[in-house]
Amino acid sequence: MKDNRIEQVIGREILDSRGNPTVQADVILTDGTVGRGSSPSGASTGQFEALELRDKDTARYGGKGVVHAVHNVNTTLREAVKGLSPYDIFAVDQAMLKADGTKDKSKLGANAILAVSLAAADAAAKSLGQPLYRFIGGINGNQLPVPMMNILNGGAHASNTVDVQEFMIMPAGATSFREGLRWCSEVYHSLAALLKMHGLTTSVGDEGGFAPNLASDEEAIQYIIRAIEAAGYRPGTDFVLALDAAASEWKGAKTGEYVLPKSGQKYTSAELIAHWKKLVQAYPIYSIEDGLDEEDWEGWAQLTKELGDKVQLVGDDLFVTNTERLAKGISQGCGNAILIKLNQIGSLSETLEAIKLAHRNGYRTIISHRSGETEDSFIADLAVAINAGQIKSGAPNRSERVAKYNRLLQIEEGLGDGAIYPGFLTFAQKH
Ligand SMILES: O=C(O)[C@@H](CO)OP(=O)(O)O
Ligand SMILES: [Mg+2]
Repeated sequence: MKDNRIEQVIGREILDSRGNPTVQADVILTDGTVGRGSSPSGASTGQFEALELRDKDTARYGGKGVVHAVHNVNTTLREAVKGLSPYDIFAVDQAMLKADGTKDKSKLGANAILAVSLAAADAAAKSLGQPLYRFIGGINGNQLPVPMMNILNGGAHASNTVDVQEFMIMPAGATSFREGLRWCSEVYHSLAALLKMHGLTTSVGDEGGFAPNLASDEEAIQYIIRAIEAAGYRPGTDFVLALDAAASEWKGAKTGEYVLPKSGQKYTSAELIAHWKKLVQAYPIYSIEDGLDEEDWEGWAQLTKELGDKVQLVGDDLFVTNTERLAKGISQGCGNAILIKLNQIGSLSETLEAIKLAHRNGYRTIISHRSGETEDSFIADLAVAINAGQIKSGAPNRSERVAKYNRLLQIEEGLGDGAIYPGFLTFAQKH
């Protein structure tokens, strides 16, 4: 490896896709290479995520959390990583974790640390003249992810009447990423036409999915199935569906009674499991994310027992890209897949550890954006580098989402005949 060192680190405040400030960092190497990394931010954040210094963190920083995070990049973190090799991201991250010293990154901020971690990886790849996915994954990273494209929004991401946060389509029957992406876009447009025809709004939520006022999650699913058919595709063959309930957002979950904030409907954990079971029997649903609360471990074990051999059960708020929580879930039989979000844990190397643990235990991985995003396309490269198999990056009508899809098109072209598209994801398949 070249003798190249981190010479300078520059932090700055930029805007995310919701118009809120976030952190961007540049890492400059002794050979002059500049790498860049940005931190996204969630709305339905899990209680156990690493702590970001955001502006909503008013109690501690008088509404200026991001200013402090940027300051930390330009002082403590800069000093911590200066002189280190950018090719050893684990060492770079360790130096920052040591400088922070807390378990949840609350001193320096997970957003500050992540931006530097991603910028260092970007600089390392560029200085070697390699694409980012190649630097992270070596020659083994060659699988394009199946998009899990969010086309209808509810929950905390939209101000409509729908309680389930995300309704997604997956082009599992396509033969390449490029083809799958085109299919998804066609269905997205076909859904717009269908909603209009029924006098429903086509205004959108945070991730670009439509946010009509509908009576139930079932009605949303029915519209999507009709949109798939109207676009000329077969539900269940060309497309499967995925839901993100984001049930940790539903209050009362901690006391054993889920109360859906918009409809006011109430479920016990067992009733909610029965509800998901009913939907899975009636519709081609391949995947359910956060179907239960982040603390409802017993419910998760039961849900997995009842549905785990048929459906992908994804822990997002449950696992928060955290190896300790994932290990607990594995030992208790909770879920069979993990949503991977870099900023939930706050560094690239810890994210890679969570992915490794998942794959070693036959858990599937879905690389995910946040509802507040930037134009950075790091997650596209990460998805290919680690052969994740699936990616969640929102609807095809907002540039911060499309940036990831477009990057995947470039990667697919770059890989040429070496590119693999996992296609139909039969559930029995293990890593
Ligand atoms: O819950 C989720 O999976 C994400 C991304 O879709 O949303 P947020 O970034 O608001 O947590
Ligand atoms: Mg989620």
